[in-house]
Amino acid sequence: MGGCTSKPSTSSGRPNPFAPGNDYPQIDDFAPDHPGKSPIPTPSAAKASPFFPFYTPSPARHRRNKSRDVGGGGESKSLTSTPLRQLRRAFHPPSPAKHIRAALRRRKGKKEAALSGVTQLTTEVPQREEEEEVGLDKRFGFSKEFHSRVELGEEIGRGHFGYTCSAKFKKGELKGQVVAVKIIPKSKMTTAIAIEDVRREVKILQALSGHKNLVQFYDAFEDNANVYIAMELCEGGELLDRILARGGKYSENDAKPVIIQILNVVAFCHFQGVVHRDLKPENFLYTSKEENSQLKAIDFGLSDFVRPDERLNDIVGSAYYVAPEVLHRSYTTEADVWSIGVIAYILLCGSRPFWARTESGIFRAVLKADPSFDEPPWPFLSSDAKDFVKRLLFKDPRRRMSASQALMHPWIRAYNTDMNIPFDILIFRQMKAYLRSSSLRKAALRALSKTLIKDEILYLKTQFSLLAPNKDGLITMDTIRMALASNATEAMKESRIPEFLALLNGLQYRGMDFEEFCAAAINVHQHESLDCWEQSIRHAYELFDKNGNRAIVIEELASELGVGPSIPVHSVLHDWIRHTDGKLSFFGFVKLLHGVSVRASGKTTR
Ligand SMILES: Nc1ncnc2c1ncn2[C@@H]1O[C@H](COP(=O)(O)OP(=O)(O)OP(=O)(O)O)[C@@H](O)[C@H]1O
Ligand SMILES: [Ca+2]
Ligand SMILES: [Ca+2]
Ligand SMILES: [Ca+2]
Ligand SMILES: [Ca+2]
Repeated sequence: MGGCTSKPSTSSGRPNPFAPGNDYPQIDDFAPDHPGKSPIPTPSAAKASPFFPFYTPSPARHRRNKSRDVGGGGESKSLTSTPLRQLRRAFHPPSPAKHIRAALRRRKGKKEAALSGVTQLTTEVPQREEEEEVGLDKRFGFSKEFHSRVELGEEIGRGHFGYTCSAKFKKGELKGQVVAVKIIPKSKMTTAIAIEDVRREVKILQALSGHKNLVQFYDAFEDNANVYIAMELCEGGELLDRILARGGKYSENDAKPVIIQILNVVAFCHFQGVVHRDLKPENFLYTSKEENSQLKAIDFGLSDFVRPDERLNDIVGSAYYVAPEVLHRSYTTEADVWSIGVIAYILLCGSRPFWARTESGIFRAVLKADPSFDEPPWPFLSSDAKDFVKRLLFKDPRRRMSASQALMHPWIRAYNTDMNIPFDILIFRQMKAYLRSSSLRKAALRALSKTLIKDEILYLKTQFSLLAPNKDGLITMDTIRMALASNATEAMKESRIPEFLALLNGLQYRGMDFEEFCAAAINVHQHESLDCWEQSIRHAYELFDKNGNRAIVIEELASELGVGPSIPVHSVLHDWIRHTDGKLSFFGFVKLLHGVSVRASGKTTR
């Protein structure tokens, strides 16, 4: 299958498998009114738009961090030399992202949200959350000695939930250490959700701290007024500021180290069972002012633990960066990868892939629109670069690359000297499904795995070698446990990864070699997005027909797919069987690989 290339564009034409209606019913409920304004953001409209309040040609120097975060109208005056003037309307330069308003409202409570300008919402919010303001327990169990141990300096940043100051430890182990302290006022925690968010933010930061691309956590304190999170001071400013300071795009080779660092830390988070849920250039800081200083992920305020087989449903994040499946309320780690795709797109062309003047407009674009790869500079960028970004922005999360996979994409691979690829936890999900499949489906997967292309094999080899470090080249429960133990953090307990591992008990008494691993770990949906899919699947069926196909009875198929007795089995599965000999038909083969009927019957496969 040597000449096989990828075919990213195919996904866009297909209906989103997560939504029967393929629409997001609440969108228009969020829409702020901008009567009489053109929907096309011409330069002057952009200038007047409240969504461009901070855009300046070189904002790193002019922009006051404080004003933009509290929504102050600030520095819209000097738009004259912005790229907006030179480029056509597709150019939507990045500006600080706003949190999704419905999410803010849930977290801040009605009054708070109203104060911060979140109005006109008709979305229903469960009663419980609004009535809880009285009697909230705002004790966190953190040290009360903040003021005796830490001397606060000046404010260095501000967000929706808190503000950040430089500070210095006055005594103890860290005496003399200059740090950053994020201060979150308890008065802002007006819902149980908001309190839980802060508790989790500290827990996650503490658990994950230690990765080189993640801000180092030192300690958490509280008093009656605030929670204080002491962490490493990053003096190089936000990634967003650097993007804006360039007034546009990065060369491919300038973008790569940024994206690699982001992928590294996000792959690590996912491996630990943590989704960040608010990845955006504002939430990555440089340690120093130097050009090639290290990048650090911050702000785990919206992060959550997620079990390998769990799907989250609360809509959080920032509109420009939010993944379609988040809007559909059924998502997991892939949602972060989408956000990285948005960041990568911005880095490479200086423009946002999904843009509109209203939040509902942005959501519509995220759900329906394909980002443009036609405008300059895209025609001049490498096809690998485009393929990379497109594969991060697949609307179907099952097709999207994982963060670990993205680190092995040809565009990055040659450049990534570090090559310390983290284990991809999604592989466990595949392995679990494989181990529980019938011999028929296993044979089908085995046949399909014979059509893997070079890039897929390279990725699977890397993942295999992480799990089977021993000489005989077999994965066993023991080698898996060992591989995980050496990289585990406290977060893994919360995300119940050890429990999930126990579900791989099919491996208890036997090992899995690389050949079987390929069958177990092959991602059918990703494989389908390749150019050679048609050839691939035909070829696989031929192999299967020779080695694995056999006469089957419909009841066997039904139980394989978990189709219950209420479903008219014969009418559903009729086409799956070849009438000449009672063996699996090509149609049935494809369906079996996808496990489609399982989903159609209302159950989820993960
Ligand atoms: N460790 C740090 N070193 C330097 N500056 C920091 C640090 N942590 C945070 N900041 C600054 O403070 C700002 C606000 O911090 P953070 O994003 O954690 O707050 P937030 O209230 O959760 O914001 P948001 O509105 O994005 O949710 C950051 O954008 C950054 O400019
Ligand atoms: Ca900020
Ligand atoms: Ca932030
Ligand atoms: Ca935050
Ligand atoms: Ca959870």
